[in-house]
Amino acid sequence: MSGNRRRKSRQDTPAETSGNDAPKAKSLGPLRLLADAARKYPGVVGAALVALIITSAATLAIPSGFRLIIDRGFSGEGDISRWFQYLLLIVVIMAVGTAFRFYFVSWLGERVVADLRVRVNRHLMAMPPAFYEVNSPSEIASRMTADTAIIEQVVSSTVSVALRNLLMAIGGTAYMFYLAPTLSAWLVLAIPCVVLPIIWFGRKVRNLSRASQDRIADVGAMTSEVLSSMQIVQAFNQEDRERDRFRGAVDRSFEAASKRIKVRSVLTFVVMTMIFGAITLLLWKGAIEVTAGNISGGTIAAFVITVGLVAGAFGSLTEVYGSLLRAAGAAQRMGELLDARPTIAAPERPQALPVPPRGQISFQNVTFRYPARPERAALEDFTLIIEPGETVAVVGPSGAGKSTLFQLVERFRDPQAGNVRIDGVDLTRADPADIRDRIALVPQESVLFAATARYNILYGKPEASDEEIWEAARAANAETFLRDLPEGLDTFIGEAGARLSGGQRQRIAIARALLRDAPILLLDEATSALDAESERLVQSALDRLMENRTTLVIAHRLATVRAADRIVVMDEGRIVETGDHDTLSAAGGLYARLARLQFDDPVA
Ligand SMILES: Nc1ncnc2c1ncn2[C@@H]1O[C@H](COP(=O)(O)OP(=O)(O)OP(=O)(O)O)[C@@H](O)[C@H]1O
Repeated sequence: MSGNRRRKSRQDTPAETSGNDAPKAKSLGPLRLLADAARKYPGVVGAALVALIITSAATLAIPSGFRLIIDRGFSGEGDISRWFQYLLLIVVIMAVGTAFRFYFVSWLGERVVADLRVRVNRHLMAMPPAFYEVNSPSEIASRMTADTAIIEQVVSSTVSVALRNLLMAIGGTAYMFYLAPTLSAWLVLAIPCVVLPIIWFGRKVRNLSRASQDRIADVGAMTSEVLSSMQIVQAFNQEDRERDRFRGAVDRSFEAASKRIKVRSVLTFVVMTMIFGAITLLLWKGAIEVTAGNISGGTIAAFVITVGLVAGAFGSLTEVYGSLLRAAGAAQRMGELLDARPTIAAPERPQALPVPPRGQISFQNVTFRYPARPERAALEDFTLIIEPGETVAVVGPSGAGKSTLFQLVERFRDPQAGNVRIDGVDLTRADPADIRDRIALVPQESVLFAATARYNILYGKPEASDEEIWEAARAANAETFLRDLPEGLDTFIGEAGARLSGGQRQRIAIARALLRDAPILLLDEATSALDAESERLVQSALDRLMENRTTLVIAHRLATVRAADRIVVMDEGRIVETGDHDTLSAAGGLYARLARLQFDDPVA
């Protein structure tokens, strides 16, 4: 089918959504999707939060441990080992808490991603083929793997790092003010003076690094361009010119690099002066307070350690923000998949198809254009009624609209004008699942899954017994080779059935359709040549499949058109001729020409 060809060509350009290159979202809003998913596990979320709070509290208790050791332990008051025992206890609590936090948070990350994958997949199953023309399967696959991996990483680690640091920053700041309010106030006032110049210079360095990388890339591009056009360079005696051009590019890249190095040196100076200067000033001020007897030595030690912890916490908060935005981007893309609504769905109160089924198909003045090619009608004012039990062979040049007929009968798409009916019921009024229950589809390329033969045949009727499977296999001339397989029906047939021959794959597809036992058969005959024996087996299996069914067949074999009750010749979305093989061949029109080419028919 032409649809398949289009899909393949798109798969050649895989989507590049991976790791650090994944686009970021503008805000953290899309992460709500993950919060909603996590809410299903309140116990685990609660346990993770408790572990998180305990570890943050334990970490913050460490400075207090030092304070006690210095103030009480070193002062000779009582037993110093008591304070070390206290510190050890804190360490153990912190370690146990961290292990639990890791377990619960990672579990949650894996669970949320697993649920998300299942949810997206369930949603994708409801999407009509048109959706997959806009969203290429390879891109969706990348969203299901790369994007979910980013989300998983974030939920299971970044979020917990962010929360822990947030708690530490808040708790640590409060503790700092508790320990030494005046010093803390000084510190808070000093922070902008330290941080702002660092941010300013940091940004400048980043921009200059980017510029320098661009210049290096120019050099690389020029090298490969010139070297691959060497014959032209030499044929036109332009070596000197190219040499100069290259030297220019290298000079520019050096200039960009030296600018970056200069600013970077200044940045180093600023960072060191600011940070160590601030620390020294702080210690100085602290020492004055200690000497004045306003605060103890232990307090000043605890204060400095806490400042370190708080600074570290703020530092990593700015780092994780980028990862969170990246995860939000991934969540947004998953959300887009989940938000897509199927254009083909059952109406609120679907009309039931009559029971027992008769198998009549009718196209009434159908006009259909593919959304991707609105300027060209794939079917135009197309009218055809296929009576129950009738076999109609559709013949026509490539692009005539033959496969489109199948798309409409399966209700993979709805026509823009006219209607398609099965047993008198307009398909847009019926439930697509009901419609498809009445149809067996045998596509041109046998679509088989990487599973066992049994799995593939059961696709036609999942609840079928072994007896029914073998009966279908027998009628499809597949019994003998299936019994010869090492594990019979339970043999793994390889990726897309690769461990079977072309004819065997076709017969499995036929067995599947036979098992379905539907009143309507849509058959797109395979064009690939089989050897005579295989061809005979497939043909007789198909004959059995067509028996007592309404069959619409896109015909590629002489035997099929000869056996058909009616041949419909299509061109550019319209019917141009109808009749049987002999009359149409004699008429000398499009059919006669196609028959000569396609069916290799000496009579025509
Ligand atoms: N998914 C699609 N999106 C856009 N245009 C499409 C799509 N599928 C088919 N077409 C176009 O619609 C027209 C009818 O296509 P259709 O596949 O029905 O032809 P066909 O007779 O089955 O051809 P072939 O024998 O080559 O499979 C063609 O012009 C084709 O290019």
